[in-house]
Amino acid sequence: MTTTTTDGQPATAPATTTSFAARAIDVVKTHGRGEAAVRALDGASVAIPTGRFTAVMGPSGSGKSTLVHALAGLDGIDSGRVLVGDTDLTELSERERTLLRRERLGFVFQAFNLVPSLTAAENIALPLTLAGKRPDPAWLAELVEVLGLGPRLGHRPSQLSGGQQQRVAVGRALVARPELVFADEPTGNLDSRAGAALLSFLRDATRTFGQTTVMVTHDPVAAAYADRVVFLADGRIVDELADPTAETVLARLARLDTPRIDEPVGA
Ligand SMILES: Nc1ncnc2c1ncn2[C@@H]1O[C@H](COP(=O)(O)OP(=O)(O)OP(=O)(O)O)[C@@H](O)[C@H]1O
Repeated sequence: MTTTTTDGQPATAPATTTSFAARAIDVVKTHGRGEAAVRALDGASVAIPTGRFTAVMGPSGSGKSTLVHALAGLDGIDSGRVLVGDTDLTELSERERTLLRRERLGFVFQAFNLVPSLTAAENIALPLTLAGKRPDPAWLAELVEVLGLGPRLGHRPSQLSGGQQQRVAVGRALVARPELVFADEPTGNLDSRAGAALLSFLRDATRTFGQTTVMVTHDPVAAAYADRVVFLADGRIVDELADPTAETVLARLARLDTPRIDEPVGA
């Protein structure tokens, strides 16, 4: 019998774990110690479906960045499990996590983090250069074309606008064809037009290339580019929304002030 879903999401009991690019299961993460300790994640569970664009929202301090850092293996966790594909990050050493990030994940941050002395082309190719590999020329050409960076490839970051720099950062995140791209407030330093162009690209990368993307954002308009939004409050996923619009996202955010639902998503 076929498992049916009402909204195109994977059913809650998937046949295999590989339909999820990443999963957090009952994750607890505390920052600091003693009296200063903050329980940033308090039993957070979330499943990131492969080939979809997921936005993570929630009030300031709700644990969004901590969740993404945990999913990406940038930070260890106190308890629970984090899986990238079928790999349990909690079973890996620090070095193995670093390798996994390099080989399987891509990152776009609010601060573009480009290397000032390298050209746009060199910045895009950097993850592969560091791994001693060369970019696939056809894929690189397609990326540069879609990102509209052709005429700027020889420029250094200081010679590029903020929007162009962020597009270089997106090219760098995608050049190695990672399983999963994490974007933390990627439009935070862009004007609304450059931000919209970047979000359209991230959405199109999902639809055209089957890229899996997880984006943290405060902005309901940005979240509306995603296929699905998950909402964090007090270190837990408390709600989710498929096929969001800015209006439905705003309405859900307003509801976060009401008693929480406490249903883990997809775990
Ligand atoms: N390195 C740290 N040391 C101590 N506390 C931290 C640290 N990082 C985060 N926190 C605390 O953990 C909680 C969750 O932080 P986190 O940055 O994950 O939230 P967020 O939802 O991403 O917030 P924002 O929307 O403001 O960026 C907050 O209370 C924050 O103050």
